[in-house]
Amino acid sequence: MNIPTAYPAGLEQFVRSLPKAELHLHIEGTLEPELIFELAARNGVALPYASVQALRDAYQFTDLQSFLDLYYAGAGVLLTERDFYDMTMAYLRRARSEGVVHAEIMFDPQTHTARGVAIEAVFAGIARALREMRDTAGMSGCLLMSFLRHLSEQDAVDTLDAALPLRTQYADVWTGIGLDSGERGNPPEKFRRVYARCRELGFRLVAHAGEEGPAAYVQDALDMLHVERIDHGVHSEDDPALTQRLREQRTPLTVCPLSNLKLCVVDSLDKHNLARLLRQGLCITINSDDPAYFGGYLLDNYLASAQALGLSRAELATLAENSLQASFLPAARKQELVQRLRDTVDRDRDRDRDRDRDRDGDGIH
Ligand code: HPA
Ligand SMILES: [Zn+2]
Repeated sequence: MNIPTAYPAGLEQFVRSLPKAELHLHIEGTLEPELIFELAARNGVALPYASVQALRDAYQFTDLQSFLDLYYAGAGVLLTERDFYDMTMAYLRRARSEGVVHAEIMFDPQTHTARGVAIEAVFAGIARALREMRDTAGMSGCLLMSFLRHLSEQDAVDTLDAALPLRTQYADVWTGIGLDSGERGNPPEKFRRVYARCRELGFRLVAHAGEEGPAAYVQDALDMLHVERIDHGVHSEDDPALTQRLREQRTPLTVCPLSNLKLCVVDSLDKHNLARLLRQGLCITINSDDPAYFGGYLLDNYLASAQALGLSRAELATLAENSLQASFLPAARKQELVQRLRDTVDRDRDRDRDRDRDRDGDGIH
């Protein structure tokens, strides 16, 4: 597997300059090995790795489950409100430097409450970072509380019940509900009732589907869970009728190319179907999933895809615009960001035209 590390400077600058939303990001998946070691030392947690490098070297995955085993172990260093704040701030700063103007962040409370961490500490630390970035840097963000699908529906119901008393306190950031963890054998149907309740409560709904699981899980997530976006969804293409439905309904797919590569969902990036689906008119977005584990943040995901799949600047701009349109932002802010994106693309085109004219002019003299 080769993830390119250097890209044409002009292309990198162009993608960085595009206002983008990140819609598929697990905050626990942003824990860099350095921070895992720092938090382990701070909290007196023993790690089964001798060094940061030894931990990083262990990031060789064969499928989703082989990753999840390490990912849940890594999250074991998170104990206090401050830990969740530090992790979230580190991600937001990095994302902002790459031109992310809005981040919709998934988090897995069950991973933490099962270890005795209070759900209040999880919400408080992540929300403090989101609010600070909003108030000091104008970067918006929201939370998608995600249920672990390898656990029972009752466990999800209990988690929802534990979180609901916090809803008013976090009304400015807690927007929606997600479903993640091992997909195979844990179909959307298993969570039908808890999703129905979340829908009645007015939460925005997303779910992972069609990452390792079949196209039927994507269809069931739409029909049984009534989700508005599909996380991953790359296996939707196996069902032409479903693909057509996604195109007609403009259902966003939050695709994560480097994740798919690292978890062997695709053999190589040039075989990824995101460009084909985009060119068919589906609402494809690019996201980083668990960037600390998969070898790249959002910018790397755009650039590696551009390089492997020959995405044009216009297509990269469409991907960025899709991310804004598919976000859960209020209409006015969405419109403002889309306009900023279009202005950026226009300026880039004008600069190119001027450069070409200057060059042609030079040729004449
Ligand atoms: N798939 C399912 N669950 C996850 C993932 C993923 O890619 N990342 C973190 N939890
Ligand atoms: Zn994911």
